[in-house]
Order: sequence, then C-alpha cells, then structure tokens
Amino acid sequence: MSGWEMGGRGTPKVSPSRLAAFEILAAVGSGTGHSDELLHSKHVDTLSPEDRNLCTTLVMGVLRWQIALDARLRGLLQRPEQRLADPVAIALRMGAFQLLYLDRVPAHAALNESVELCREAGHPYAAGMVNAVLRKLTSSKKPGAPIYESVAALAERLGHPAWLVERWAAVYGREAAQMICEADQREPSEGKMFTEYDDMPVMDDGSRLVAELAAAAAPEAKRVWDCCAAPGGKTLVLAKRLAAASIIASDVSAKRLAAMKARFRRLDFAERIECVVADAADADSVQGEFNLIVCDAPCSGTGTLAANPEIRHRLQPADLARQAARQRMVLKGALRRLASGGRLVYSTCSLEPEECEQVVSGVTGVRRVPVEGLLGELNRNRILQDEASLESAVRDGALRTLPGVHECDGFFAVVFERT
Ligand SMILES: C[S@@+](CC[C@H](N)C(=O)[O-])C[C@H]1O[C@@H](n2cnc3c(N)ncnc32)[C@H](O)[C@@H]1O
Repeated sequence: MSGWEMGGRGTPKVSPSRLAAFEILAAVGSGTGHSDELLHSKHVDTLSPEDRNLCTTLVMGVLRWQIALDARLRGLLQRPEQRLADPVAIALRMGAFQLLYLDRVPAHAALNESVELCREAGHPYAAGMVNAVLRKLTSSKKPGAPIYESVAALAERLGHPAWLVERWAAVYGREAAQMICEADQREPSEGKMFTEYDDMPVMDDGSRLVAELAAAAAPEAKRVWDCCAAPGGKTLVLAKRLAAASIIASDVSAKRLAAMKARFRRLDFAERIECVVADAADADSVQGEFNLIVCDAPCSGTGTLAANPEIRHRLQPADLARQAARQRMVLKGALRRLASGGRLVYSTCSLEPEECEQVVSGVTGVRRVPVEGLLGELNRNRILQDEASLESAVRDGALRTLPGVHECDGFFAVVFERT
C-alpha cells in the first residue's frame, strides 16, 4: 500500500509531511528510489512549504541517523533480536528522530503520528509496541560520554557503518575519521572556498574545485571532453573558464544526459556545449583527440554522505572492487582520446583508495602533473579565497579533500599529461 493512498482513506490522522516522509523512507529502504529524487518529486512539490520542510528534515535526518537510532531503539525493545517489519521500523525511527533531534516538534505529535503511521501501513498489532517504546525513549536517560570509545562505537554514535569508519581511521587517522562522520551528519553548508559564486552553477565546492583545477590545467585547450558529465556541474565551470574551447559533454545514461541538456538550455554560456550519449569506456564513442579530458568517474560517493545519506546503508565492502573495475575501464577509454601534450583529470567523490589512488597507480604513457602548482594558479588568479587553506588537501601530488577537514565534500583528483 502506498502512503499517498493511506492518506486518502477517511480522515487523515497523519500529517501530510510525515506521510510523505514515511513513503519516501519506505521507497529508499526497499531500493526503489533515491531520497534526493523523491524529495524533488511532483508529490512533494504539492505540499505546503512548511510540510515540505518537515518532510525533508525527517527523510534526511532519519537516513543520516538511522544506525544510531536503531542502536538506541534496540535497547528499548523487549525482543531486540527479532527483525521488525520495515514499516514498523520506519515509524519507530521517525518517532525517535523527532524526539531525540528536533526540539521544535511536540513530543505528543511525534509519538502519536508514529503510532498512527504504523497502524495505517497495515501493522495495527505493532502500534502498542511503537507507543510503548517511544514513551520509554522520552523518559530514558541520554547515554553519557564513554571513557574510551572504539572506532566501531564512534561509528554507531555518529550513524555510520563500522566497516566504513574503520577504513577511514586506517587511511586518514582516527581524528579525521571522526571529523568526516560529524560533517556527514550536518546539512551541507553554503560555499566559502571561492571568491565568486553569483555567476557559477550551484554545486559543492569540492566538485567545483576539481573543475577549476581542470580548467587551470589546460587554459589554452581547444577541444575539451567531459566524458562522465551528467548532471553537468563541472562542464558548466569548464564552459565559463574556457570560453574559446569547443566542449563535448557525454554520459552513458540517456536519462541523465537529457536532464543535463535541459539544464544547459537555460544558460546562454552553455549553448556551445555539445551533449552526446556515449560510453567513455568505448574510445570510439567520440571522434578525434582532446587537449583536455575530465574523467569524473562514477563511484561509491562516500565523500558525499551529508547530501546522499542513504549511500552508507546500501554500500557493501565488495562494491568497491566492482566500482574500481568500471573506473579503470572508463579511464582507459578516456586516455585513448588524449592528444599529445594534452591533460586529463581523473576524479571521484569517493574516500576509498580502491577507487582513487589504486585506479591511477597503474596508468602508463602519461606523466603526473602535481596539483600544487594548479592550486597556486587558482590562488594567483583570485579564484580561491585567500583563506581557503588547501595545503592539507594535497597528498602525493593529488587533490584529496575530506568532509569536515576541508569545507567541502570529499573529492580525489589527479592530473595526467600525455607525454
Ligand atoms: C560522478 S557523476 C558525474 C558528475 C558530473 N561530472 C558533475 O560534475 O556534475 C558520474 C557520471 O558518470 C556516468 N557514467 C557511468 N558510467 C559511464 C560510462 N561508462 N561512460 C560515461 N559515463 C558514465 C553516470 O551516468 C554519471 O552521470
């Protein structure tokens, strides 16, 4: 049964915002939708601004805190080992999130509406349990700060899977891992890294930084290929910076390409970008050679968990090898089209070495261009703010930003030059 149908029967006992949030969380949980797309769907658009706000807060908050909420709720269940039906678990999480994290929501509304959601979703037998558990939660003491906290406990407290945070602690150190987790739990903030925002596409600063680096790497480029381009943020930065270049923006997904084309049509300066559906792994999918190629490969997205909170619930350790195999194929295909003396930027929004350093380590026939010089160029050209301190975002000549450590999402980028 769909939540919208639930709302349509008789007098609605659940507010439109909670009903919409419940429905979206159910779709995300069953793998049939993405929070970002669903929160921008026609149905959510019909809600009042206040309801839309609460719906977004609930969806993003529950997805960000789900692991911590479940841990807290387990301690209050009579049979914690028993798996709850998905709608019951969602109603409980929504109630617990409102009670623990939202101080402007009255406790009775959070509690009663969770009970009602559970009933209306076809689980009336569990309504009493939901009521009792949420009541216990309101009167239970907040857990105190532990004297020693393991990385697994830190991960749980900050709503992340232990395996992911253990990897980050091993690669970046425990302090950085904690900063990443804390940043993932916050709303993404407004950009601060650049001197100018008015005329630029709305995007995360880390993503823009990769595109600015690419433009600085080949300011005289005549032919540019953005080979994994959709939704087109980096292409737009390239179009702004490289006014004389002809630009091809391609993507393997026809649907994503169509949305990107529509986005470009609304912007004068993007008119000259040629959009094509193409598999970058297949070097014959585009013609000729390019002086600049941006290969912003599809990846796990672990550097973007604040904006994409459900990634942490879906991603499995084994996915990283699959991602890496795809990234190697895309990079290999793109490199075949790089002109002599031309430059290629390989980037991901992943924090995982398998998708970053390990993908680029085996590349031959090109030299690495250290990013320090390009960052210096961005400073000299007053594109970066003076205080945008990025020294710590350079590792072995590559860009490596970390959420919470740097004021942007986590991005990796290396620059190659065809020798
Ligand atoms: C990280 S996103 C690109 C983001 C984009 N560069 C931006 O800044 O807005 C990766 C894109 O690669 C596309 N993709 C995946 N496999 C591909 C392939 N083999 N060839 C071309 N594009 C591919 C996906 O459809 C997705 O749109």
